[in-house]
Amino acid sequence: MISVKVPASSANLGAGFDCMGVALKLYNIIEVEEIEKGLIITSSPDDPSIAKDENNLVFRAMKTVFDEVGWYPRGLRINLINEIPLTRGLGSSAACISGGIYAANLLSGGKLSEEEMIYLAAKMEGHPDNSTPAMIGGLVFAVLEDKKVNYIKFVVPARLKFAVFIPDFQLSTEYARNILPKYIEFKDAVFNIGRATLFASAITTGNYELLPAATQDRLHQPYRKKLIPDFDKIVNLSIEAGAKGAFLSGAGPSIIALVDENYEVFEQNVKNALASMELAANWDLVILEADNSGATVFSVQSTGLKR
Ligand SMILES: Nc1ncnc2c1ncn2[C@@H]1O[C@H](COP(=O)(O)OP(=O)(O)O)[C@@H](O)[C@H]1O
Ligand SMILES: N[C@@H](CCOP(=O)(O)O)C(=O)O
Repeated sequence: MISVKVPASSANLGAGFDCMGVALKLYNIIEVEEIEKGLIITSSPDDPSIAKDENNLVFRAMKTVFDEVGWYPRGLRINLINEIPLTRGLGSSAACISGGIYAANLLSGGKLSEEEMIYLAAKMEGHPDNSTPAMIGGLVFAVLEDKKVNYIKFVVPARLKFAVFIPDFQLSTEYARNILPKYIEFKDAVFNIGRATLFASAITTGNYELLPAATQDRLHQPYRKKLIPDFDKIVNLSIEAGAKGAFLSGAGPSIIALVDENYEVFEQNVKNALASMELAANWDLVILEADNSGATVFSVQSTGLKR
């Protein structure tokens, strides 16, 4: 049995649509082992959207590796332990894809390089901003090319915290992508280029005072916030409590606020505000640090199967 731990991820980070994302210390565990025959998939906690057959996302990711290297297990047991809430904009799908590819590569003899695994994952997900930080950790600036992902990984200091507001409803990434406009105004494109560039510079040089300006967006949040009634309230209360910017996590509906020192004070003030605005029943708040490791294997036990 091979056990892999893979982090959640928050993509876009405001202006960096489809090209910026950060891994977070919230994990799924993927356990895989070769068996004599068949496909056995178990999951806890379970969810109606988690397929237990060859449509399962982790299995489909693993099969891309087996197809790539030309090796197939006789049978496969997959056990999923899911801490990452599904369909909340925290990269649950990317965790399955990157974690499944990472686990399949270990099971099939480690023939793929990290670069090859990063590309396979981004190609399957369709964009690199969740799958790449899920694979290698850190805050990643990434572009999916024809045959590779061009990326830079930035190791995030523990002083920067991510306040994650998780609502009690789901919003599928596919739906939240389909509602985006096919064309935008030139001035809005220029707006986002500037903020994404400023974000990259501010986060890597520690100039966090620039982050509120650098996390503004005109490409996706104006359209997606219509699906999240409390979006402006949560963003505004976060900024008033001292956050260095607040924005949609990936395609949503979770919202993330960046917090520097004194995050305990921030957390208490925000929890009081959520309660006074009668939002606490529908929104959970968790303060996370960035994960800088990505997918990692934390146990390998022999199955005793003889080839
Ligand atoms: N732990 C999991 N195991 C199997 N499939 C999963 C898991 N998490 C997510 N998925 C699949 O991914 C879909 C959610 O993907 P998506 O809408 O992109 O949400 P997210 O914002 O969490 O990535 C689910 O409907 C399910 O099909
Ligand atoms: N860039 C993507 C990110 C999707 O992230 P997820 O965690 O919601 O799957 C987008 O904004 O569509």
